[in-house]
Amino acid sequence: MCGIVGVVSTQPVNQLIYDALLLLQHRGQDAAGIVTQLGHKFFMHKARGMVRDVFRTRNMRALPGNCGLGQVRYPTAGNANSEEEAQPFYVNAPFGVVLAHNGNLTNAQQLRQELVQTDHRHINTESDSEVLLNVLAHELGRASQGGALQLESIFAAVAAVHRRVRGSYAVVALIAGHGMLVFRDPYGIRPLCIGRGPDGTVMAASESVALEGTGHRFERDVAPGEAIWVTLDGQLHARQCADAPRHHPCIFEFVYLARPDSVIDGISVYQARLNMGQALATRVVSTMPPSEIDAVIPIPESSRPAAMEVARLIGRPYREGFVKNRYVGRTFIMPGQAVRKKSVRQKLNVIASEFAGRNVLLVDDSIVRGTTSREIVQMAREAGARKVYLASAAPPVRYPNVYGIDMPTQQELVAHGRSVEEVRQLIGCDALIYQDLEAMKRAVAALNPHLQGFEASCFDGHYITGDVTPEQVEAMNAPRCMPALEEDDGGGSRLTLPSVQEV
Ligand SMILES: O=P(O)(O)OC[C@H]1O[C@H](OP(=O)(O)OP(=O)(O)O)[C@H](O)[C@@H]1O
Ligand SMILES: NC(=O)CC[C@H](N)C(=O)O
Ligand SMILES: [Mg+2]
Repeated sequence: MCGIVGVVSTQPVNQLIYDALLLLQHRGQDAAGIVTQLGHKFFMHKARGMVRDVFRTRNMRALPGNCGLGQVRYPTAGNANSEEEAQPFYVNAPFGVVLAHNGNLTNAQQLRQELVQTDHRHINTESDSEVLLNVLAHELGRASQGGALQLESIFAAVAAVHRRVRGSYAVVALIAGHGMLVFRDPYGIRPLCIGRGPDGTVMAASESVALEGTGHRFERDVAPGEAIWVTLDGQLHARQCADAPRHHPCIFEFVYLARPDSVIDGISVYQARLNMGQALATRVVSTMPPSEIDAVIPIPESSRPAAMEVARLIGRPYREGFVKNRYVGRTFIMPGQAVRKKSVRQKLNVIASEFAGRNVLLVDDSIVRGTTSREIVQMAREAGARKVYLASAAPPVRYPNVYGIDMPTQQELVAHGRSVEEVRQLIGCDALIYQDLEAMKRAVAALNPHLQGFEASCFDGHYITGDVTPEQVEAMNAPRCMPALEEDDGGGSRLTLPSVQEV
């Protein structure tokens, strides 16, 4: 998950892109970048850090022009610490192309070799997004055969990208002096939508909140496999460029990644979370009598809608028991376990009176590494809770992700190879209630009957692009795991148990 935005306007776009990136900040906290175009020249500034830290007034002044792209990065490939891997990326041939990417390629290594050995292109970083840009650039060159850029060549190049590239990719790109290209992978795994402002400005962005929050009207989602070419005078040309597109958006967007005020692929993220809460309430009542529970308490931020519905349906009071420090970012998307663990305590503090002498049901949207739950359960006990029950609005996360969520190895997932009872013991709660996988899928699918399914590999181990198994995933992600281990705080923050059999 990263946040991307692209804009074509008749006015300067630097501030507009900055504002859109602030609205997408929850999708990436590691690095940010903006590129603008004036005439045939690109102007770029990118660096590590949050949007507010990366762009100073002098940087903004140096981003002139009426079209541009922006990206907030949450690294899921290459080197998280590299300034060079911040996006957008640039290549000078053909025409001059800049690109911002949300997603993750599963055949990046093979493509990298092809690009170097056969296509004779130079790749300067470990980023899969730079690989993607070079495939696009190579195919644009091939389709236009040294001549002027034609609409048909642009669509032919995207079709070739779909044939060569595997994995997830939502993309915005600029071709110098020509226009903006927007496209999405043939499964539509990562979100991408497009809309217009009152003055005709065209904006494409990862989430509808970026359009609405900057005064643009949402028009539609980009279809899986579709490419949209936006000319510099704001005309749109759309074409389906994939042979067999199928719509399987990532279900984790609805669980956690996206903002609740966004609508993705026709589904309100907020309503999806309410529906997951309704399904979870059924699991709670089948596990324990609601009279056992004195209060239902959400673990801020993302679990609030689900917790509200659980409380309403089991007929027990909904209470706020944790206060979130709004100046600490999202912990799950931070790089490295030590920093994530420390941040949970910095981020959440208890309202002790809500716990003293009570049986509480804590609700979270998901339990991934267990970092949050283990700390939170301990904090509830320290605040005097009698019994601490924990419910997760998503089923156990058991498999690594390869489509743009930072879950590289099975070992770090608390539920991998463990029974629910073993996870409960590790987390230290008195009862642990997980959502049912099929119930979660039904709860979200009910909001858009036209979808063909979901990309839900971290829950069910089924990788929709068909080119990877969980074992290959592990091998593929291995290089990324090294720095994370070095950053660990000596094992104290890692959840370790003697290894257990797969359940
Ligand atoms: O089991 P873990 O590895 O701890 O991951 C799961 C937790 O991380 C996320 O919260 P986060 O603080 O990132 O964001 P939020 O404020 O949107 O809930 C998510 O909402 C869970 O609370
Ligand atoms: N999560 C993402 O979308 C990241 C994009 C790209 N794979 C990177 O690591 O920079
Ligand atoms: Mg959370």
